[in-house]
Amino acid sequence: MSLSLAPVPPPLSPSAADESSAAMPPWPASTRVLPSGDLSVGGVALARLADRFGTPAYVIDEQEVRARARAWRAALPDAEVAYAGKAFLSRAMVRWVEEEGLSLDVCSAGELELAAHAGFPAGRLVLHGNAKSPADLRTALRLGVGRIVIDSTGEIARLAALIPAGSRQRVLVRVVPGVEAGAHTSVRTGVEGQKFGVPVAGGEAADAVARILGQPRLDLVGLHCHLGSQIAGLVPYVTAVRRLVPLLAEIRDRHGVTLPELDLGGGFAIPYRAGEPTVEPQAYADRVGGELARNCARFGLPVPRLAIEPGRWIAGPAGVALYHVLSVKHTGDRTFVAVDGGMSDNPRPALYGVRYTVRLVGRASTAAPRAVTVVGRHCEAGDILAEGVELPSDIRPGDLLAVPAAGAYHVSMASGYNLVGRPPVAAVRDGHARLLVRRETLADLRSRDIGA
Ligand SMILES: Cc1ncc(COP(=O)(O)O)c(C=O)c1O
Ligand SMILES: N[C@@H](CCCC[NH3+])C(=O)O
Repeated sequence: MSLSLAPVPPPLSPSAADESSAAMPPWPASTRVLPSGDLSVGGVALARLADRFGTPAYVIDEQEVRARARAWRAALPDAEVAYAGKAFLSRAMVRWVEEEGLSLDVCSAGELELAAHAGFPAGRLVLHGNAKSPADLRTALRLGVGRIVIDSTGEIARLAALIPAGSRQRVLVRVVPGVEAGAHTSVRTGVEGQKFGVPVAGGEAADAVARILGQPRLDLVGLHCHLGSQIAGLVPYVTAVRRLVPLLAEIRDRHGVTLPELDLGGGFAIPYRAGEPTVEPQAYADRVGGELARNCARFGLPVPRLAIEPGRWIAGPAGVALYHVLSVKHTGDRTFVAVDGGMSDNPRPALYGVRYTVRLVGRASTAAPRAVTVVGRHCEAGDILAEGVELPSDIRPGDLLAVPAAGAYHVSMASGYNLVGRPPVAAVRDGHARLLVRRETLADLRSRDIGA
């Protein structure tokens, strides 16, 4: 029997004898519809997870993360695939990506320390940041990270000054190819006029390269760009290749240096609702890899080693957020279903207007669907998790709701707003669940305030 996991869930028959295995994006591939009407992920019923860990809570399917990491490695066996830890990081996550052979992109001393604590090989760490603090840089140098990505001309001498005489640090330089891509202006980083990188246009990037090459303690190994996030097509990456290979050729012609690496960043879109587009690793490998080879041949360059940095694509579809309904309010022509989380654990609808799928789990309902607004518990009207989603009209306080595609940029962007405490993260795999990150308690929150 096959039951669809579309955003408007079909009525589930409580008498259904079998589990359905027809998981569809945006749910993890292991998602099953149980006869009770509940869903299971990684072999564990979501209602059991809510009982055990409380709500709001985040569930991450370990096998989904691993499978998604492997998909990029299989499509690009010769490339460096660095998981962008900003999407979601925990010590278990660090171990999973390490075991799958990925590198790790980090952007603070905190992320560096977490990775080191989890035993991640320093040589596979890449440090990013438009404003790296002295502590970030010192931590990176102390750990011996593989690459530091220089983001601005001013950073060159600052970094070089921290490197002991006789040592060299491998670096890339982040350049801006002038490619507009990404789902929202806040995450479009491939264009001029935003804070990241050094523009190719106008020769700024070429000047930065010349300065780096003039620093004996810096070993420039390549160019980096990151175009933006939630990019649904391949054309922006192809355009970036067409703009960066000529820069590689210019560097060779001007300085006699052939840079061996080209990092094209991440940004690969995932579906948040059924039917939304994504990027397929093999299609990326064929199209972007092919473009790189052709452009290098045109300029007589050896093909540099490609690096990519997927974050959302690996973690996002592996995560499910769980909430209990606290109140249902009918007012005017709207129904507000308020849950026990909100913009403090998922700021994305408020920040970027992202639209999510929400599903009743834990019980079956044959009530007709009704369009509702799922809101959080925070003190502002913009604290909306999902607008215009259909839930059964008998939805009531105490019901359990699940939101898929919640694995990236939820927990990592969670805030302390209203002191509700950040949610826990539990991993599921093969019918077992384990806590990865515990809930932030009132005692945690109180202890930060020293009462002065
Ligand atoms: C430098 C860099 N690399 C990789 C990523 C990962 O992006 P995404 O999670 O969209 O793949 C980001 C964030 O957008 C980034 O800033
Ligand atoms: N935080 C953003 C993406 C930015 C990615 C980081 N460079 C999101 O939630 O979609």
